[in-house]
Amino acid sequence: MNNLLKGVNLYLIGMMGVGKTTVGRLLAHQLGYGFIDTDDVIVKAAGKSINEIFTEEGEAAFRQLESDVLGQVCAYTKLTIATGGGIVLRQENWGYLRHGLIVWLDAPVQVLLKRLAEDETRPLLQDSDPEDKLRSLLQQRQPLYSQADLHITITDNQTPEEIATRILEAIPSVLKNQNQN
Ligand SMILES: Nc1ncnc2c1ncn2[C@@H]1O[C@H](COP(=O)(O)OP(=O)(O)O)[C@@H](O)[C@H]1O
Ligand SMILES: O=C(O)C1=C[C@@H](OP(=O)(O)O)[C@@H](O)[C@H](O)C1
Ligand SMILES: [Mg+2]
Repeated sequence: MNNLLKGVNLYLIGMMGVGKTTVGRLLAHQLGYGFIDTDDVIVKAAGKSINEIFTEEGEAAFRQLESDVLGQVCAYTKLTIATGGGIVLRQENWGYLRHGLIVWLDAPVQVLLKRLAEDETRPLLQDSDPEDKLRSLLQQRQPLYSQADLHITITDNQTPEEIATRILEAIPSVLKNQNQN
């Protein structure tokens, strides 16, 4: 697989809670790739949590940091990159994502909700009605996520290992399609 990918980066996109960070780390390990989580880089560079960045500087400032990080990491190869759920919102980010293979992890809102029920690290979900919030974010973002090269649908009971394996199994078909273009 590593030979087939020829060092091309994998970018994981999808809603918060879908497992980009968890599955991305596993995929990197299995491919012998480096792993980068754009949120982690932002937190380290800013010296504050995602919640603090949203509260003190606002979402627009966070989105700028996110684009800056993406623009920097896409210069490297042999990376699996877990992005934040909102990376698809800015058109300029697609120019960076297209340097690699884009994988959309897609799970029903109920699954996301269950996983993030006790989580307070996602500022956009600190809402009186998190389910409604997730639904409206998904509605807004679905057309953007669907521009990915690979669409992986996730159900409630699939382990991160199983999802990583499914992605690895699906990659050759996408590479074949890309070569035909
Ligand atoms: N396949 C899975 N099955 C069960 N729980 C999962 C799975 N993938 C991720 N999780 C859990 O869901 C939460 C969100 O996962 P995370 O990888 O941070 O998602 P994202 O980066 O897409 O927001 C974490 O608590 C993680 O342990
Ligand atoms: O969906 C979003 O807009 C966000 C998702 C988060 O990352 P995860 O998708 O890894 O949770 C993080 O970037 C920030 O809280 C905003
Ligand atoms: Mg994440």
